[in-house]
Amino acid sequence: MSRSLNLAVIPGDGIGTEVVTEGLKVLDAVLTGTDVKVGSTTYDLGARRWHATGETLPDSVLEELRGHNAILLGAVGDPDVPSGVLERGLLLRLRFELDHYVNLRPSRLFPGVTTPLANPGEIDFVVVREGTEGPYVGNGGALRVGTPHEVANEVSVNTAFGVERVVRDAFARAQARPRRKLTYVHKHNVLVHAGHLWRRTVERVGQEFPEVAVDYLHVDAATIFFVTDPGRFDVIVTDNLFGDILTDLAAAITGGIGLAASGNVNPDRTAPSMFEPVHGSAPDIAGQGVADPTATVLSVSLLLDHLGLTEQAARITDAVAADLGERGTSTRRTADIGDALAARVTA
Ligand SMILES: NC(=O)c1ccc[n+]([C@@H]2O[C@H](COP(=O)([O-])OP(=O)(O)OC[C@H]3O[C@@H](n4cnc5c(N)ncnc54)[C@H](O)[C@@H]3O)[C@@H](O)[C@H]2O)c1
Ligand SMILES: CC(C)[C@H](C(=O)O)[C@@H](O)C(=O)O
Ligand SMILES: [Mg+2]
Repeated sequence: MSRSLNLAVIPGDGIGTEVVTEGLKVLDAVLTGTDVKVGSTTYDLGARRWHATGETLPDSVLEELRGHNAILLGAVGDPDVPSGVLERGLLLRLRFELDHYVNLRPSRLFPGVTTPLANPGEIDFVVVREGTEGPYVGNGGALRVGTPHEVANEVSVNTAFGVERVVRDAFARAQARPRRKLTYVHKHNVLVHAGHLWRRTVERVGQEFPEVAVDYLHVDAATIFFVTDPGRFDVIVTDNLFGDILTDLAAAITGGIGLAASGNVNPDRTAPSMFEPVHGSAPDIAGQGVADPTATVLSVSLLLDHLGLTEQAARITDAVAADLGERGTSTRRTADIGDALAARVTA
């Protein structure tokens, strides 16, 4: 039976447009010859639109996005737009409005990839980062701004509902993996309100998953083990901000930010999920054609997997593994990597 996919594409800013072009190339290639047809609509959102119209994410566009099977996003953020305008008004608004409560960030050290770690061992874990709560919700404010007596608050919001649903998702993912291990990361020795809610929730939900071994790390200690013993991790569940920080570190130990993929997943499928590289718009290299599109290509693989196209998703991951294995120290341009991956998935 033939199937059509209706994708929304938001290239965004900086290298976002460059890497998304390559991601779509590989998507087209992997679906060539199958009975899956892809239609995509590209949305002009980001710095250009903000400069032209003052808009970040009009309600009408948000409603249109809801009608798609999935969203592919490049990156947002621009040095000429005040920090936070696009990040909050576009990217986070999408994650919140579309209820992307599971921010899925897998990390794997592919054979042949250079890592800064002396003894990396085998690295293959996934961070389940909470995506709709924590200090990201915008529950803050400032008084006496710019004076010596300024007060600035950014309150972390953790709800029983929000913590339970992401913890349950992480347990289910751990249960489905061979090692069946879940590490939850927080800072409950200091953040006693949020931390204890997370701890109690993990203990309670864990009773439904007796085969999953659970351990806990304070977030500061977790950073040590990311460097000294990353092989100990299988599934990690943590809050929005800790997850943000840990996943850049995870990228760094597995070959760099240019390889790190993510999915902003709505597991209940009440709205489309959104797939994007972990990295940002990289203004320092934008326009030079040197950004690594691999993170975006791997995000396309996560997208296909989410839509049930597991064979095509695996074909992309295998192509990336093979490509990375042969890359060595060669420095290829963005489009060359995209072309090489497209050729591999077509074969
Ligand atoms: N999901 C997103 O859209 C997202 C994520 C992170 C940052 N941002 C935004 O992006 C802008 C820049 O942020 P930043 O500099 O902190 O983070 P960044 O991820 O854009 O860049 C950090 C460093 O990594 C390098 N890098 C990033 N992606 C790369 C790739 N694919 N290939 C090779 N090198 C790559 C950059 O050149 C830079 O040196 C800011 O506006 C920030 O808010 C957006
Ligand atoms: C740009 C920013 C809002 C975003 C985040 O903090 O989630 C980014 O750092 C990421 O990791 O996707
Ligand atoms: Mg980040």
